[in-house]
Amino acid sequence: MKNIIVIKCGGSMIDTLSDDFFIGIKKMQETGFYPVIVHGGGPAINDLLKDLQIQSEFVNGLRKTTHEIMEVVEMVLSGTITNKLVRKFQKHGISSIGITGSDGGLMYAKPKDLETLGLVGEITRVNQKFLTDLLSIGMVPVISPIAIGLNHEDYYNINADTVAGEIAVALNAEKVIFVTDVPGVLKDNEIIEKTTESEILGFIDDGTISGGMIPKVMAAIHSLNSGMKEAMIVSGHKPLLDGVQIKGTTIKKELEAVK
Ligand SMILES: Nc1ncnc2c1ncn2[C@@H]1O[C@H](COP(=O)(O)OP(=O)(O)O)[C@@H](O)[C@H]1O
Ligand SMILES: CC(=O)N[C@@H](CCC(=O)OP(=O)(O)O)C(=O)O
Repeated sequence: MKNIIVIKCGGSMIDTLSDDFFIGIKKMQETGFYPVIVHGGGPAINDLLKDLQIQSEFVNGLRKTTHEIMEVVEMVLSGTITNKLVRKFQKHGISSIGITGSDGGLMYAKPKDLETLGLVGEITRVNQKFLTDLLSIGMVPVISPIAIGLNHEDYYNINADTVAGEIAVALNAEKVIFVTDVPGVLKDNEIIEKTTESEILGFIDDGTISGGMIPKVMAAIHSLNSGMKEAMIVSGHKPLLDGVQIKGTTIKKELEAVK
């Protein structure tokens, strides 16, 4: 299937997504594109863990996930957040369906590093036909980043940026758009409108890109290396589309970018 656009909505702005964001998604559908949503929810997980007085720590940007934490992660991501987003899509007249890794065998995973990270997963398989079947009946899939274990009992917490990159690769998507709380990749408070893989790696090295921006650009690079044309990082507080243009940072492979 052509014209698939994977859009990752960060937990940093799910509660404050503008109406224009949803209008933009509808416009995409009307112009022949097929949006697929992957959502995060890190801040909401932090809030519930705090209320429950459960300590959690991050190792290289990934939440070390014990069994106790995993229950909270699933409750927040596949319960509260997926449903909140689906209601917003429905409110804007967009047919959407909330799904997680176990639905239709969407995403299988194995532990990334059981000893250090606990139940953080690494995706091993994506059921792309299940997604394209949903797209072919006009649905917008809203994906929670939890994958199922090969034994159909275990389940794993996966960074939502990583899931967006893997879903984009599995679907052979046109592009992946990371919607977050900043207008793009910033350097000295200015948006970098166009950049390339090697420049990005330099920005990570010199500290220009840090924290939550790292998994986004790394997922973007992974997708570009698997054949996708471009990845974008944009703000959820502004309209997604300016006419038919998307405003933010565009990341391309080296050679294409200098053309
Ligand atoms: N160079 C950069 N440009 C923009 N944001 C950056 C940069 N480096 C680090 N960041 C941080 O990345 C954050 C976005 O990541 P994150 O908080 O994980 O968002 P989300 O929940 O949308 O995934 C920004 O709010 C900002 O603090
Ligand atoms: C393994 C891991 O760190 N998983 C993330 C999943 C949610 C997420 O990625 O949310 P954002 O997009 O809002 O950051 C977590 O537990 O916070």
